[in-house]
Amino acid sequence: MDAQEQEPRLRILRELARGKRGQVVLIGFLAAVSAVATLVLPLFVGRLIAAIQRADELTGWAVVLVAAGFGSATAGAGATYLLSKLGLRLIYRLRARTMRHSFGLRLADAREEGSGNLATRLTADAVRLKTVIDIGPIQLPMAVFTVLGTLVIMGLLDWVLLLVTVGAFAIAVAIISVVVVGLRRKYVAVQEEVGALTRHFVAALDSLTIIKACRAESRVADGLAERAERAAKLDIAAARMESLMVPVINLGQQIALVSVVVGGGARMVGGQLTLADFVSFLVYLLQLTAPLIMTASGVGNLQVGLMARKRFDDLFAKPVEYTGEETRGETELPDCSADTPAVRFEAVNFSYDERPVLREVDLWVPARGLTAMVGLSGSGKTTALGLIERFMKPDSGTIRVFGREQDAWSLDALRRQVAYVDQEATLVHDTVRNNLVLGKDGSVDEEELWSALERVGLDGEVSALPYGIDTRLDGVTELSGGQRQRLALARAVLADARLVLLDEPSSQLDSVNEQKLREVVDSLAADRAVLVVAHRISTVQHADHVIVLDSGRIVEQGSHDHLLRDCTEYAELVSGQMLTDPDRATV
Ligand SMILES: Nc1ncnc2c1ncn2[C@@H]1O[C@H](COP(=O)(O)OP(=O)(O)OP(=O)(O)O)[C@@H](O)[C@H]1O
Repeated sequence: MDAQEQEPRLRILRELARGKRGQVVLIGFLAAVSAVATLVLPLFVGRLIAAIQRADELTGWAVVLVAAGFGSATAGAGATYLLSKLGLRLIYRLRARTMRHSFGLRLADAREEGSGNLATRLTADAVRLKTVIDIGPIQLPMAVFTVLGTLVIMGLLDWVLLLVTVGAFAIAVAIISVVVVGLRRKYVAVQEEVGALTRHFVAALDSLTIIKACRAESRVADGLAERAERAAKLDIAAARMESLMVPVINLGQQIALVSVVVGGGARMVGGQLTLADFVSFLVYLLQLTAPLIMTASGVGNLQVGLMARKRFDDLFAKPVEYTGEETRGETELPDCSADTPAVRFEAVNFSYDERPVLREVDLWVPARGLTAMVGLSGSGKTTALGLIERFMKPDSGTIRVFGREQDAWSLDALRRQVAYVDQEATLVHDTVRNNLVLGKDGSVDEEELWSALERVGLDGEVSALPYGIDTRLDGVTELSGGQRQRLALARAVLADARLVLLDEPSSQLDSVNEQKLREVVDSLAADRAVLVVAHRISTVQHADHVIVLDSGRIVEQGSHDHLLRDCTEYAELVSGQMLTDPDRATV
């Protein structure tokens, strides 16, 4: 049977035992010793009473009693510790796998899941799962074993009193069964509500700057507080039900105790029960409550934990990009002629959630030189770059990169050949150095790093940072928008890829730095393909090839002069509002 198809409880056990079978056997042994010692203890109490009645020597029984009590406690503690250790190892493995899997997800799946929701797997879900591990394999089975064992011994001591006890507890158990089922529903609702709350909270924190600028802190916090209140109401309803458990069991025990004392007293007077057995029976009755409570609450907690486990499984069921067929494919650049375009789209259609964004797109990007892609906002330029990177796949049509169909490439090799600077010039929370070498596999020498920084005019500013190139960009020290763009460009320079994709790389640059960017782009374009989404006429004028997109369709492509002459839409774009001359204005 496939691991995914296994019953979750069994799978957790299998995962716990992985590589540690010896420890699992030891845990089972210690738990069994502890349970058996707990079970026989009241019998020894009875024997001690009988010895007292006979005025026998008591030392032997006292030693046996202490040994049983000590053995039960020590074996129980040992089993709990070892199990906890295994559980924490399993949680570590799950956390590591969750993070690896999250990074491997397709972009669309990762966005759909949401960073808050993914992070919850590492926190709340992991904690709930730890509860399953703590109680599932040992505490709960041992509690059930202790309850059953106690009932059997009670029956052997006096079956009439056992019937009295079971009768007294029956109503309590019936109430608790209803409570457990109700609790499960409440716990599911709480988990969903808390998951949604975390997702919204993390998303709001990502927009903190703008929330503050709009003075919307209270409004956003109020909206989130409403969600938190909904979660709290569900939690309170669950707590109300949960709070019934202990009193109901205690009530059952008290009724049983009174009945057993009355009934037992009568049976002792009638000579059907000895004092020793009566005392043993009472001790067993008192000892019944703890495992009963453990069983009742354990079943509820187990269900919550198993639901958390399911959330991990749901995540792991989502495909990652780099497995199976994704890792297969060609890894080397194809042997193609200089005329083979770096990128070729043929009748490409693409939709987001059934909403068409690119329609029958045919375009090419020459293998060398600067290609500009222009079009009004929302016309699909960024989407086209994403398709080249294979962040998504087209609904239909063919995309070739350096003459090879995209699917024939190994994903790793394809992305190695493509350097990408996104619209936001995203940097990772790490040092400037690690941001620069993010796309490099081997080590990069210092000189190369500084030369890349110098090319984008960032060397002086990086030197001035508190720890120079080793300064962490972590929210405490941050770069300006223009500096971020130049750092992202330096990363692309270092990547040494055959195709460079730049999504509006100059939107935040001043004219001096824009000139520098143009020089860098020109030098890159001298021996490779550079595709730039441009909003400035200066970039487009300069380009060897221009692609005009309008509402997801290619209007025309060719040289700037050719388009200006023959393409009305392009001429309108140039003379109109979309493209602006930096000498006159910036975008
Ligand atoms: N992740 C996404 N999910 C759903 N729809 C999206 C997503 N990204 C973009 N879109 C939609 O696809 C269309 C094209 O967006 P795209 O970002 O490709 O346009 P663009 O030409 O790059 O725009 P701009 O110049 O403003 O950056 C838009 O209508 C946008 O709303």
